[in-house]
Amino acid sequence: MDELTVRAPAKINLHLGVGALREDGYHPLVTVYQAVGLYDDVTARAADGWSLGMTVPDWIGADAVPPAGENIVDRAADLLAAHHGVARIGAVHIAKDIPMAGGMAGGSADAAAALVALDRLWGLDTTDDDLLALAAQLGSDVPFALVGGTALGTGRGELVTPVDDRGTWWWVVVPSEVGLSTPEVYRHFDKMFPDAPSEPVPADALLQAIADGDAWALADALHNDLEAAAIDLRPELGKLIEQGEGAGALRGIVSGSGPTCVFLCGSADHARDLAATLSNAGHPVVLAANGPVAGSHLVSYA
Ligand SMILES: C[C@](O)(CO)[C@H](O)COP(=O)(O)OP(=O)(O)OC[C@H]1O[C@@H](n2ccc(N)nc2=O)[C@H](O)[C@@H]1O
Ligand SMILES: Nc1ncnc2c1ncn2[C@@H]1O[C@H](COP(=O)(O)OP(=O)(O)OP(=O)(O)O)[C@@H](O)[C@H]1O
Repeated sequence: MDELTVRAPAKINLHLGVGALREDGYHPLVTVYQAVGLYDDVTARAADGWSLGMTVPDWIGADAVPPAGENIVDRAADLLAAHHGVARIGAVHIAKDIPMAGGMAGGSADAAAALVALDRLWGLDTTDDDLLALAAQLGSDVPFALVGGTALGTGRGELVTPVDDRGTWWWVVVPSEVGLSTPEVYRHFDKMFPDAPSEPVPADALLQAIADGDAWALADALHNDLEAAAIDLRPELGKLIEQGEGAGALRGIVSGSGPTCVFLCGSADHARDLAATLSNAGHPVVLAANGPVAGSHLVSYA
């Protein structure tokens, strides 16, 4: 193959139980990820040297994305090339559409897509286990971006087990203009909750709601231990959640480390109506997306 494009989804955390800081600087998690229909595409083309380009929509802003040399895609390529002892060559392009530094794992999606695209371009046939291990070295959320669907995440989030989810869940996604740093939100969590238990809160109620396909039960069970820290850093997020729930969302919650907020809706029409209401209320970017969707997957090749 001379050129191929791999698409990777954004994620939200339906449940994010966070335990006390570990000695390695990470927090133990029990999380339920869901991949939702907002995507970045990574295209890899055969070339003699290495180059990385990107297309970034105005609402994200080109300056927000780390340039070639500092991008997580450079690191993903280095890691895969080193694992197989091959040269890092190719012309890679990222088409971004996932909100940045928003708690939706856009960088992780790009890293996962790059691993899959370069594995094919270079004809490496890396095993799934090796790809997952490389992904975990790039970031805690990256293995999930490979797997997609709905999945339980444990460890620091990198150990991913698929969850049987026959539902189609509808979300309205409201990014903020300014991102939040994930390490900063975790540090703030440590300050606010110095007595956090070492074992994170389990996800039983949420997994039951998914098994039952019950949107109201899911709304009740949504849980994010980082939400209080994100709202303390950005009080306007609390107001946004009230506004979305006041406008009819079954429930609103901060996505991961924020500041993106997501609102559960009962149907596609409900999501479109809520998105229009929030957009008319002055939020510059409001997106509707359904989940679960596939993890990183090939969409075109030549
Ligand atoms: C907030 C979440 O998106 C929820 O899924 C993730 O936990 C963040 O995952 P990520 O962005 O892939 O994070 P990583 O790149 O692995 O780690 C970035 C930083 O976040 C903090 N971090 C991350 C994951 C974790 N379980 N505990 C942490 O404390 C650490 O300070 C770490 O240095
Ligand atoms: N291709 C990339 N796209 C987005 N961010 C990138 C990329 N490469 C490196 N980064 C860095 O990663 C940081 C986190 O970006 P990302 O959009 O993944 O955040 P996030 O949505 O909060 O992720 P998470 O939910 O995994 O914490 C950015 O602030 C940026 O510096």
